[in-house]
Amino acid sequence: MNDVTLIILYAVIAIAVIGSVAVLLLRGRRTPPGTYTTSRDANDQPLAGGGTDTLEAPPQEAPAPPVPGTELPPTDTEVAEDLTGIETVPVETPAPVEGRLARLRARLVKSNNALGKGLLALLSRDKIDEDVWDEIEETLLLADLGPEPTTELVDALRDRVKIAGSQDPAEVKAMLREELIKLVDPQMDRSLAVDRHADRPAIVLVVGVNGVGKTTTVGKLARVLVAEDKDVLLGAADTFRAAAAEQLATWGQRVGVPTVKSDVDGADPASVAFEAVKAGIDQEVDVVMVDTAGRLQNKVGLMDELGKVKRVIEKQATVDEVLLVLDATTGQNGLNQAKVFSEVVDITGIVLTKLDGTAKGGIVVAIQRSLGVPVKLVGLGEGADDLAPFDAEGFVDALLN
Ligand SMILES: Nc1nc2c(ncn2[C@@H]2O[C@H](COP(=O)(O)OP(=O)(O)OP(=O)(O)O)[C@@H](O)[C@H]2O)c(=O)[nH]1
Repeated sequence: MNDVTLIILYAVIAIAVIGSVAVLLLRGRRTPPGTYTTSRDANDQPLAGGGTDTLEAPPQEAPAPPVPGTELPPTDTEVAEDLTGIETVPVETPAPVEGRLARLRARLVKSNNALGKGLLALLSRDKIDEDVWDEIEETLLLADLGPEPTTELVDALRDRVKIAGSQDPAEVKAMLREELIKLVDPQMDRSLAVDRHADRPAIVLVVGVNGVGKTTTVGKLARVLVAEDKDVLLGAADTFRAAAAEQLATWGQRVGVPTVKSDVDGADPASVAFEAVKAGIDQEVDVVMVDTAGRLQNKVGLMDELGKVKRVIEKQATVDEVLLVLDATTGQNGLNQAKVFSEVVDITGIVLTKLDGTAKGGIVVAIQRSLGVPVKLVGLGEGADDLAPFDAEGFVDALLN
């Protein structure tokens, strides 16, 4: 190979590399987060022991146009904006939200097999006598459906089976399906209030005790919103454990979402919330999601902390959605937590996690009944995209098939 050939070869490689980088830059998020400061509102409380840290994005530059012929085929991962200005992290493309419940259905079927199959087996007996109805009732109670809905369901089914005078399994299954759907209540509005207002982002406050999967849920929900092409910013107001903020920031980074956090253990959660909302307004993002601490032993402490976080946010914006995260495996305990939280803040939706790990799918109905608030999302696994919008029919079908 002579010198001229070598030079041409190097030039071709250089063009290809520049072109690839340019293409990747152009494929970035719709509105890349810019740099924001940590300046605080004059009315805000002083920080307890430390300042609020933010992840910063580098100044925005227009990416170079791609070199024709160098476009890359679509891939699952993309190169991120450099959030810290130092390192480059790969940005993942979250799985589409559409059809997620159906996709994750196998998890529900696996854990709640006993409920669906048990009910269908009982209803398919040659003769449905008192003993069978008792067993049906017991099955429903064991699935945490709660006494009142259980009675309602059994009474309704008894009537229908009697009137139909038929015990054809397909017919009985159809009746059971309809009655279960009624209990889960398809009329409830399960949409998330995540649409940006004209001049400010939608604000989502996420509450719940620690260990229920709260931080994980905020991370997964950020992915859901990114998959819906929203610009998101996270606020790590769970300042009790510094690692929780790091964990949240990592979730954010994975999908190119910045996180406002404090580097000080036990910093004032309200300050972090304030900074996050401020950054969200400055950045003109669509949604600011604020994670809070639930590590509080009594209702007064919880009320003080959540009340303050909410008040501070409301200096700049409105809280559009308050999501309570509950662990489906905790049964009655979850119901008690739900009641305490609902007395402290106006819960607008429930996120029920770990539904893949419990045979007690009936908890969905029990919680909705006791709070009068819809289950909006369900966690069905530990994977990053194992969070699905909830819908009554999809859920019941998963239980019965
Ligand atoms: N199987 C399963 N595991 C889940 C689900 N959601 C969360 N988890 C797991 O639950 C564990 C606790 O999750 P975290 O998000 O750290 O809990 P947290 O409530 O934020 O706890 P703190 O950060 O300590 O307040 C983690 O191992 C998660 O992977 C789910 O839907 N299914």
